[in-house]
Amino acid sequence: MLRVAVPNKGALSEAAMAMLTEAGYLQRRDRKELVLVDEENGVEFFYLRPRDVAVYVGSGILHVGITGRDLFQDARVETGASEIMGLGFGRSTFRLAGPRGAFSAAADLAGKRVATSYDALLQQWFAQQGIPGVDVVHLDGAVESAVRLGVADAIADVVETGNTLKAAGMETFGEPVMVSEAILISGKGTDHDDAEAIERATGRLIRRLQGVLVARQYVMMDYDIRRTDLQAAIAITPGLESPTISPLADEGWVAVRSMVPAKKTNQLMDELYDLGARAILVTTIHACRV
Ligand SMILES: Nc1ncnc2c1ncn2[C@@H]1O[C@H](COP(=O)(O)OP(=O)(O)OP(=O)(O)O)[C@@H](O)[C@H]1O
Ligand SMILES: O=P(O)(O)OC[C@H]1O[C@H](OP(=O)(O)OP(=O)(O)O)[C@H](O)[C@@H]1O
Ligand SMILES: [Mg+2]
Repeated sequence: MLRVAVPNKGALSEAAMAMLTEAGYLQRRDRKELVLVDEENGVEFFYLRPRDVAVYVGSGILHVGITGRDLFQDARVETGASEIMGLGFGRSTFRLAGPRGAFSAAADLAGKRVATSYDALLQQWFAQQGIPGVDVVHLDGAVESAVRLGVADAIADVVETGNTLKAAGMETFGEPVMVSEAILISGKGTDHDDAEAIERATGRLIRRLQGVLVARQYVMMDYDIRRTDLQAAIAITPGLESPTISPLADEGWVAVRSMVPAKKTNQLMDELYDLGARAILVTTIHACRV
């Protein structure tokens, strides 16, 4: 059976389970369940702390897992596991912050104390940036209080809306240390007898998740257009591969069907309308395999 790690709590947990459910897998109903076996799909789900997912997958105990890109960087298990794909949720940035007006660039932190829950990630980054003598102070959470309470001069933390920082009287400075989202990670693979079955199940999971991403990000657009304007219309809606063109009873016209980014729906309809397209219909994609 394919063994999959899923965040059991925190910012990624609900969205990870929702995505797996949308991909046709069984998920736990009760927050107390630690393991769930989906017999039909041949997958076993293990509910673990998001921070620990990289440890289980990196050591080969579990085959694949969902975690945050920032958490994965921080876990230092690059040797055992790698990122397969971004999952489009749990988006955040990891940023430096300090009291308003105190710092303007990362280089200002040379020789200063910086509190964070992501020390490995931050230490690596300061080394890469060539900023010397930064004292990285590890805290488990509520990092925003570190400066006010005097344990650090600045902090580095996850920023989503920025509300937490603002409430603490802090502001970000410098470029983001990293941009994060939930990711799927996979181990090196095993030499066991069932290696082929595991690989097949992993491939299936990846295709299903890609299908969910596409179904969430794209809509199906149908419209009629004069044959003479077809090429211009295709340029507006090129589709993922190539749009479907069907003949109409009126030989001067054709019907076009194409997948388009959901976010651009109205802009594309306006452009098509201006070009002379009519009967423009948009439908959501329930599921897909690309
Ligand atoms: N608003 C947010 N707050 C915290 N983490 C977020 C947010 N948005 C996205 N994330 C992502 O979620 C992951 C952190 O998950 P989680 O909050 O469960 O960890 P944690 O803060 O270490 O745990 P906990 O708060 O339960 O001690 C990271 O990958 C982070 O980038
Ligand atoms: O930019 P925002 O939208 O305000 O979100 C970011 C905040 O949320 C997280 O804290 P969490 O609630 O997980 O507490 P923690 O610091 O104890 O982990 C994170 O550590 C930031 O503090
Ligand atoms: Mg948290």
